[in-house]
Amino acid sequence: MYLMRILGTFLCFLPILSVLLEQQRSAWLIGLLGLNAFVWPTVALLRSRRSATPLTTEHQNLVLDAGAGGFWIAMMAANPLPSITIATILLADRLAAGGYPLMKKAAAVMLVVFLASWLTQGMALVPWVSQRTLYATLPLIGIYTVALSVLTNSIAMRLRFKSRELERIAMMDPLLDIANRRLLEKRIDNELHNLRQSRRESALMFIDIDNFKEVNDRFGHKVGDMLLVTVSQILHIATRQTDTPARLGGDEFVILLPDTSLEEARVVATRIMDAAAVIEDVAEEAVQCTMSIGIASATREMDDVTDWLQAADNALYQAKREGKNRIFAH
Ligand SMILES: Nc1nc2c(ncn2[C@@H]2O[C@H](COP(=O)(O)OP(=O)(O)OP(=O)(O)O)[C@@H](O)[C@H]2O)c(=O)[nH]1
Repeated sequence: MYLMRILGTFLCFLPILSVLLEQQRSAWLIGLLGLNAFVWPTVALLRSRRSATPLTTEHQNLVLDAGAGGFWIAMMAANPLPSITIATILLADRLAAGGYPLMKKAAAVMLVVFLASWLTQGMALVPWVSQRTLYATLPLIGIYTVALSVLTNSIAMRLRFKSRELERIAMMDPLLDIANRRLLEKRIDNELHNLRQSRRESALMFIDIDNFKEVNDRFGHKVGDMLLVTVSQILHIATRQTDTPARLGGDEFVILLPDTSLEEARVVATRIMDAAAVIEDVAEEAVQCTMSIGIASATREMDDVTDWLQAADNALYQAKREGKNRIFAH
């Protein structure tokens, strides 16, 4: 904001000075213009920095800028080219910085200050523009407009980045670098929709760590968390880019495997169990890990996400019932 104010007041200084000199205005008025152009930006910066509410103070500064604009338009006897350029730029700038409420406030203050100054100055009107004033206004039109567009674009880019980041956070598990139920259900829904239009085969894999409660009870919650992190890393390594490994909650994980038959999914499940079986220690504790896995292919009868998840959960239940540390696929 500081640089934009310095640039703005300097670029406004040129056409206003040109008109004041043409109209042979007093030295004190030209001195006041110098103060507005070269001292005010620093005063405004210090006001915001020292304020307990810097944003409110900066909005006040922007309204004061608009008031100053109204004053200088009156002092130029409403010389049309610099007056309209300054008023337009001030209002567009306030709109970019604080939306319509700030622009309306700035417009009202600019108008009131203009009318008060103009009336006390005898309502002077100079409707013609000299060539010097025209050239002195051109940098304001060209340079400031481009600078304002650059600033607006960089704010828009930062907002886009932040909103993408928030979207990503909303779809990820807070503990593990893995999708959460929300993202998983979205992807399953999408996959079911695609499967209705093709003859492909896709699988859903439900994974539950065996006796995970024991790990927590014996080694503590921190070690339990570390085991969950290790398992989620195994799921990432054992799957393809197109698969979606996700955590449903607790020690339950689900992987969506598009374009995968039951047999192919069984190979992936075996790979995951083999990787888990070689875990010997977690956070320097002798932790062993086995898991039960249920796999279900999508069928034409499945109406929605719940149906497919339920089928995979039933398969997992079967694996647990048969004695854990095994795969059940149907
Ligand atoms: N460390 C840790 N533990 C969790 C977290 N979320 C849930 N748990 C615990 O995970 C355990 C889940 O246990 P269950 O799945 O019910 O039972 P289990 O011991 O795995 O037994 P089986 O599933 O029958 O093999 C519970 O003790 C929960 O308190 C977590 O984020 N971190």
